[in-house]
Amino acid sequence: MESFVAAPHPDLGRPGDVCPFMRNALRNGRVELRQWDATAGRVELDRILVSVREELAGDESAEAARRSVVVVPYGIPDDELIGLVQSVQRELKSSFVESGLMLGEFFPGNAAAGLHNSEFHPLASPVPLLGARHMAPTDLAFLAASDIPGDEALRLLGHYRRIFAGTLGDAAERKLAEAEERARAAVLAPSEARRLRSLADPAPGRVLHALAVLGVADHLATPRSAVQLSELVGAPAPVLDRILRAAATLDVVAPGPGDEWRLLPAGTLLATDTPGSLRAEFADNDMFALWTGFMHSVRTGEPCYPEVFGAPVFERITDAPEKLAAFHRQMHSRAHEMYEPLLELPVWPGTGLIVDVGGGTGALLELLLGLRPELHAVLVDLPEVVALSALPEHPLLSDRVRLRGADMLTDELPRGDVAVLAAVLHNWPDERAVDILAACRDAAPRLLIVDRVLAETGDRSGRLNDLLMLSACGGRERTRSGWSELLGAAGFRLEGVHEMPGAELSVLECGVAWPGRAGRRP
Ligand SMILES: C[S@@+](CC[C@H](N)C(=O)[O-])C[C@H]1O[C@@H](n2cnc3c(N)ncnc32)[C@H](O)[C@@H]1O
Repeated sequence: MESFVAAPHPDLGRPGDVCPFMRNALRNGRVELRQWDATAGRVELDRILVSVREELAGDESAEAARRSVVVVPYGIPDDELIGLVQSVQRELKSSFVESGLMLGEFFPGNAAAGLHNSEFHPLASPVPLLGARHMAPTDLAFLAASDIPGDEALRLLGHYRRIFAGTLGDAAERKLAEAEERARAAVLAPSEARRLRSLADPAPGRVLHALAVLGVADHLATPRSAVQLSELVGAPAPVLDRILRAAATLDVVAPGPGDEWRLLPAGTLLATDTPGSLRAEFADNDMFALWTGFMHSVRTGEPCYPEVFGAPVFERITDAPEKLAAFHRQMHSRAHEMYEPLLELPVWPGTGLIVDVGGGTGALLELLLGLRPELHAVLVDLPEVVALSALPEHPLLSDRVRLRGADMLTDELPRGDVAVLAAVLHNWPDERAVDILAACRDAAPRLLIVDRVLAETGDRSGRLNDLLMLSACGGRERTRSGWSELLGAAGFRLEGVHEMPGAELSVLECGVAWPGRAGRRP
């Protein structure tokens, strides 16, 4: 005790004795030794320590802070004693701290690092023993040690805070608050790690992709076993079985009866002929491949689509008839969900000629003209796209719609009363968007934009779609002020933003801001 604990040490890393309290305690005869015959069993050791705890905690004398009790076990080999000392200290430490005490475990080879020098090992004593004493404010460092799990550290620090309430200086209060913060973060870490991993997990999407590619939902119109499905979809039954079991956790299929599998309501959306089918969308691998190039967009601000696929998006799909048809089938089937609620808004004209620019195959016009029998329209899109429109054959609408194949970036647009840009401008960076708007301004005195108005903060789906637009085509989602600025640059004024509860998109009503031909602000 005198030669090590109550003496300075060259490796300690600070001046003073290894234990700042011990010299005084020894001098005043306040170090009490208790022996414990380990052959008497662990229960006896617990009893000794509980009585040490109660005795020290109950000592409210002025001398209490200088008392130490050292419990020295003996009677069994050292390595067994060390195991005992460690486990008893682990189990009782918290109750000692709760009582305002510290309980330390000392033994040969204890590698616990000193506070001021990690090479110094203050708990490495020549024989195994346990030491108990009153807690001092400087013990914070031991309670906040990085190897203590967060929840335990929070408990210990809570006791410390209660015991020294109102007695700590500013610096100590700050250190305590920092330690609590670290412990809270450590408690949060595992659940946050789980949450982040699930956000980064591509597996659920890949399971749906596999089901869509294989056409599993089509074959589950009646329940089938993995073996029966295997022959129909061309994948080994054992793998199918695993995929179906994973898909069951996504609530698209369910097992039974027997070894058969059946579709759940969500799973029917993966079947080809379900209205609003998602099969083609999920079978397409482009979206997945696109995100592999995301870092190119992050580093350059440019779309990664041409890097990943070799050409800009509209060029590539326009050159591939199958892709073009699939894209527009998808746009068409999404139109109901995206546009139908917005058609109740009082912004749509009831008469006159509407020019739907970048109108695809005419999904919006079909809905709009269906509701307004006096309205006429021109559908403008790339020639290959308007060629896919079924509107000219529509039994009720064909005589009210004209088609115009044109490039909205370079060609003059047909004139009308109201121009419409639906889900178009978010595909383009500001410069090109201004060109498109300028062309619309030359075509009609009023403009309705159907697009997303991004919230300034939050708006997870909007923010993620913003990055999809960047990656796919260099486009962006815009906030209300972003829209005002863009429109202003093309000679329009934003006159109103019309929203429908629950709708992802809004209708922006725009009027001409300055007379004369459109273009950049004069
Ligand atoms: C996201 S889609 C929207 C289609 C339609 N407005 C809708 O909401 O269903 C974008 C449209 O812009 C068209 N587009 C792209 N580049 C174009 C261009 N240079 N000239 C005309 N249309 C173009 C595409 O062919 C496509 O139909």
